[in-house]
Amino acid sequence: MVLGKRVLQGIARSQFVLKGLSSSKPKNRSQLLNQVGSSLGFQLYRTYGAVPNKEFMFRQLFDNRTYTYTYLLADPDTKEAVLIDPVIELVERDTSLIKDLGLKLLYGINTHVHADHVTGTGELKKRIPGCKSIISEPTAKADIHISHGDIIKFGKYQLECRATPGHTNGCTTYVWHDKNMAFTGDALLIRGCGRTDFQQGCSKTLYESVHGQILSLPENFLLYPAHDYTGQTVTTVAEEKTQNPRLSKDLNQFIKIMDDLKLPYPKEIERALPANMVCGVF
Ligand SMILES: N[C@@H](CCC(=O)N[C@@H](CSS)C(=O)NCC(=O)O)C(=O)O
Repeated sequence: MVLGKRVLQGIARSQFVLKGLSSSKPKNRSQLLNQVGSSLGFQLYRTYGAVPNKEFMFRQLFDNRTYTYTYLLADPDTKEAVLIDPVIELVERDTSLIKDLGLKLLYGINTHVHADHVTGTGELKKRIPGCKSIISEPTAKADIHISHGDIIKFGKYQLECRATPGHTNGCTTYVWHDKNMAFTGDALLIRGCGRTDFQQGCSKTLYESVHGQILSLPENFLLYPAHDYTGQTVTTVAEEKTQNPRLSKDLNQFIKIMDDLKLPYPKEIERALPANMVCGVF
């Protein structure tokens, strides 16, 4: 749905009154969307993955076979880019997009060793000279191993690496503080979370990771998961704190919910795990 300028200005005015914000006039549509979004608790324009933005580039890409999201982030000034959680079957799509946009891909970043699909980082490295694979220490073979607190730089931007184990022991959430965004992998899904019944899964650890490292971010942060099975694209810290049917419960209730999930194993687990242990270079 595209909101008209008048509607947005109306919402903006009412929100300024409601929240006592300054009523400075927005200079352009992006600023207007931002002001409206901020007063609503999130930043609207960021949910439009394809909107050209002079300040930064952001694309949310989807694999409709494994319900996996891949994220392209870039600095339009330097053209430096990173790609989070690429899928091997869609590497052609991703390399074409990177080429079309004139970007220089520095890193193919993995949030964890996926069990349901093979990472695209190995194939990306073959196609894009200089591109390096990243995963957390010591989960799998990669060019660069990151740990909690490390920073990944691209252009004028940087991602903070936060260890969020529990779904797997090496799960990492990447926080883009400048843009109020976090890429949560499978630690936090929209109104859900990663399963904890294999790959060193532990419900208590996951609960502590999500509450300590993700839901402790400011409430307006946008959260982008590695999967969604229900057609949703993004959520916020505020929403998940109150609406997540698993993680809004106390620890004991959460552990019981996770114990009772009884999900079938991912169809591709036998193929995915060995391939992802070497970041897709095999
Ligand atoms: N049916 C899919 C696998 C679905 C699944 O198990 N998803 C994982 C993340 S990928 S390991 C998960 O944690 N799900 C949590 C949930 O509540 O659904 C397939 O066969 O690939």
